[in-house]
Amino acid sequence: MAVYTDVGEAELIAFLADYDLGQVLSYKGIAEGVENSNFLLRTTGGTFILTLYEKRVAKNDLPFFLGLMQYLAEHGLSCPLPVQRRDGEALGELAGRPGAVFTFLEGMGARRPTPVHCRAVGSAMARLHAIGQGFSMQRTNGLAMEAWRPLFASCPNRVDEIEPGLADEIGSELDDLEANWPRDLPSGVIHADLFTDNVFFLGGELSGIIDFYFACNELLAYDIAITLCAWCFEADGSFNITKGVALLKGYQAVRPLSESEADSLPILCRGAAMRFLLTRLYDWLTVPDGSFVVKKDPREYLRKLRFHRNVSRAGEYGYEPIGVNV
Ligand SMILES: Nc1ncnc2c1ncn2[C@@H]1O[C@H](COP(=O)(O)OP(=O)(O)O)[C@@H](O)[C@H]1O
Ligand SMILES: N[C@@H](CCOP(=O)(O)O)C(=O)O
Repeated sequence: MAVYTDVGEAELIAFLADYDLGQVLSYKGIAEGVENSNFLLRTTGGTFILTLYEKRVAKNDLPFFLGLMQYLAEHGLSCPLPVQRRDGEALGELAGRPGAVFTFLEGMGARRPTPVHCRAVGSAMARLHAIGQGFSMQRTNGLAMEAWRPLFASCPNRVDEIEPGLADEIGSELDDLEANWPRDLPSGVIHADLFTDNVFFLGGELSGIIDFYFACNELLAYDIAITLCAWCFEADGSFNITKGVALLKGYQAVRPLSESEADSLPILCRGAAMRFLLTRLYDWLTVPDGSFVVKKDPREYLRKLRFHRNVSRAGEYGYEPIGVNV
């Protein structure tokens, strides 16, 4: 349940007095989500999302996130648009937390993604990467490769409770990733959390992307690796190459991969699996049971990491150089 902060009716009405949204008709907390408190807000001006930023989102990063959504929406990528107050600002304070109002995006996440969904997300991600090249603000990736070892070190000393030998396995995987991580690939703004719950579909078409709160400047192909991990594995842990082909074709129809990006996909996928394994591991071992944060299973990403370790070339994900059968 992602409503950490309670909002009273009187303080909501006072907060909205600075906007041109009309009168409040109703508001209610949204159960989905992990990081922030979200409310579905209905006013005489329409339907909106009210987001209150909780502790894990740094206040200094909010102008980047809101500015990026505004920029992407203005350049034709469907995503929530921050609603401006009469003074032109989009960021305010409510119930002691930074808060903002967003346009409501119709649609919902694909519960069982098909190759058609995968192709659409590949193409939308490439559009995001292409449009993002013109966005002038910068944000360093707080969960980049250099952050993984300190994050692992901050996990309680109970990692082997998940599986005996896991701490050693992660340690040697980190040695390998640190020694071989690619550095000279094209970079730009990436979403960095393009999971199925953050991409909405309506009537079979992709209707938009939400949740830009991990967006940052990074290797573009790393976003592809995150997305291959999130969209192309089946519940039994197997990689579905038909979905991989579709996602990569969708991407390359907009932005073809360079040869070095394609060659780096296996290690980028190992890195992506490590990043989500570590954040899930940290939450698993530190967040008390029964708290508001939904704990996601780190073992899902351990299995994905082990899969990627045995991949030696991008063709095993369904990659084909552009021009061949596209
Ligand atoms: N602009 C929006 N339009 C429609 N629904 C939204 C919008 N923003 C958020 N939501 C809803 O709120 C949920 C949580 O949002 P999300 O940004 O993923 O939260 P968190 O950052 O806490 O993970 C989403 O799954 C979706 O149901
Ligand atoms: N996608 C991450 C967790 C972040 O959750 P979100 O609701 O902000 O997308 C994971 O699956 O580990």
